[in-house]
Amino acid sequence: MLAYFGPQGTFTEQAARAFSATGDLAPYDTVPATLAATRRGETDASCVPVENSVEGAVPATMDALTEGAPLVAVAETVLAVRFSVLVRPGVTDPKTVASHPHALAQVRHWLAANLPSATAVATTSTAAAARSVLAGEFDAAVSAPVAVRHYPLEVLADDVADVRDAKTRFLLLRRPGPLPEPTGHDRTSVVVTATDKVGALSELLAELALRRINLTRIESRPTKGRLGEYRFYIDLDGHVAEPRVGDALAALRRHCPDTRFLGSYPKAAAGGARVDDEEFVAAAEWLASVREGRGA
Ligand SMILES: O=C(O)C(=O)C[C@]1(C(=O)O)C=C[C@@H](O)C=C1
Repeated sequence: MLAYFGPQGTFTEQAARAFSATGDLAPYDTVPATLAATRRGETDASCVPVENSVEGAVPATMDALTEGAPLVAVAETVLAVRFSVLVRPGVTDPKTVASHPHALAQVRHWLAANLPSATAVATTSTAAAARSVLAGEFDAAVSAPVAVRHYPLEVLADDVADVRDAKTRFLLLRRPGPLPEPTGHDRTSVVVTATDKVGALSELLAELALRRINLTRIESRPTKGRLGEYRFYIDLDGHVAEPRVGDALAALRRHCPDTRFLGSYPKAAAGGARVDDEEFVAAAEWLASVREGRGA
């Protein structure tokens, strides 16, 4: 059973279908509730959104990944994001438009140009907005195009997006267990809390640069403990099974004892810097031979 950030008709449900061979899916209304179901063992895995090309990171996911027992990403997928504006049959001039904050932010200009008198209202997800429109709470929902298959609403506008080719990345997370095999095109995610001292962050980044590891994303979120204390979410190219990536993670762990590993998994699209591991492997073998008295 695969938990996903629902209800039915979210973009996340589409992403979850891409991960599930059996289609055995269970919707949860929030990201923390989705991950909690997997932590409790009620579901084998969770599918949640992690980052959007227009609006950036999904804060609910970042926080939920560090609050509670560890979960580890084993796969990712990327979906193109375009919206439909859904209304109850007969509604032509909506006064309220509901959606997930990330979705509202991605259609801000379209709303200003096409529904200037409508008030935008945040809901927990794009499909929760469609559900609320059906219940008569709001007049229109900015939803995934598939939502209209689940909720008997009408499409007021289709193919809505301020930025063409917007994309959202989703993760498949499980309780810690065997890791996916390295493929040569992997991403590793990790979260660290940098100590409050001069150069702390640059020391961490230097550990990656020294090993020629490509950093693909760094985001910060407050720890919620002390003002000014932040966690850094780091994505990098490579797999923890590769010597230089493993070395770098051990170095991060030396700097930050509360480092949390969030997974090594194949990238949805091939690309990024591919670093040849050969010289790192050769150097490790040379060192082993020196230590064992076989070489110099
Ligand atoms: O509400 C949904 O349909 C979701 O799956 C969430 C979400 C997001 O968190 O960014 C996913 C993709 C879109 O960018 C808008 C909303």
